[in-house]
Amino acid sequence: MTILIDQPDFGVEAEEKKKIPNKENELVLDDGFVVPVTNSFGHNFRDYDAESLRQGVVENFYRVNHIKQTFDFVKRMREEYSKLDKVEMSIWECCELLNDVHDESDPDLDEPQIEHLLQTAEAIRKDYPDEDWVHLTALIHDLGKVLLHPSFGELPQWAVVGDTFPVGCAFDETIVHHKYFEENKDYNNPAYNTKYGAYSEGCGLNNVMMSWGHDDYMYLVAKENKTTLPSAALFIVRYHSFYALHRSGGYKHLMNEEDIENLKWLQVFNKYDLYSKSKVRIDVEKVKPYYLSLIEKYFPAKLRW
Ligand SMILES: O[C@H]1[C@H](O)[C@@H](O)[C@H](O)[C@@H](O)[C@H]1O
Ligand SMILES: [Fe+2]
Ligand SMILES: [Fe+2]
Repeated sequence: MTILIDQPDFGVEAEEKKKIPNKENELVLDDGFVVPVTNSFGHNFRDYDAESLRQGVVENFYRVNHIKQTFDFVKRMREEYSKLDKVEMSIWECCELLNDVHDESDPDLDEPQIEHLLQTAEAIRKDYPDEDWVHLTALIHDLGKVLLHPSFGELPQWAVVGDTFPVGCAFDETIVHHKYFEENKDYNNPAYNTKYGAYSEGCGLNNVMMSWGHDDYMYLVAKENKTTLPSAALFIVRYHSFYALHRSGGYKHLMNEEDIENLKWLQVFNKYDLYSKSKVRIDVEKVKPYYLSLIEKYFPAKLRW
């Protein structure tokens, strides 16, 4: 049974903002979601060149990530982690575990990860109150970051977080800090460095290997544990970090009909994932019963990870 709770309250400030849509620093999209122009550090969102201490950490992260994510590496990781033999736990236990991990790739967030999950879920619930599946999708979308945890082999940051991209074909120019791919061993490999590389026109993203990280891992966990979430939910989880596709429009030539349909929901979701990152805290205890009821509806009590 789904437990009903009040609509999220983002405080008087957010309500005030909604009434003055054209205030200088914000942009209102058609579903009423208020997009802040600056993040909690006073920079634009996803500004990878802003001068700051954090920028150095983020750039170094992408340098290593772009050098080490190769076709062979991804293949090995998929094989290893699709065994799902690391841990047995519930979705909520995983949310709590995530509080111990830190994401070095994100220029917009330094709050605990559970805050980000709930901020995203509560923001999307406000605008899409009847789509309970998308509330839960938001809650779980970053759970794959547990790969950073000691019980999962404590993978390095470059193998878990950050934007993702296909391996096995040319790296699109719009990928952040693209220049570091020059040192990736696939960069000069003629089998992997052309527009199609190992793939073909319209082959479908399901047949494309993405750089290894929290997206593909959480997709595997959800699918193999037989979630009843719809295919759009799995698509969101799997490709939410694929900015070169959902933001820049690259790699369209690899998509099939189903991908094109699912991309619409991913684009809706992305606004909430990105722009809900803020210092406004969610009262975990208050919303927990609602999310537990959704977990019960769409997942088994314990999952294999
Ligand atoms: O730094 C962030 C973060 O790691 C997110 O979880 C991921 O989805 C984004 O694509 C990335 O830019
Ligand atoms: Fe993510
Ligand atoms: Fe996220």
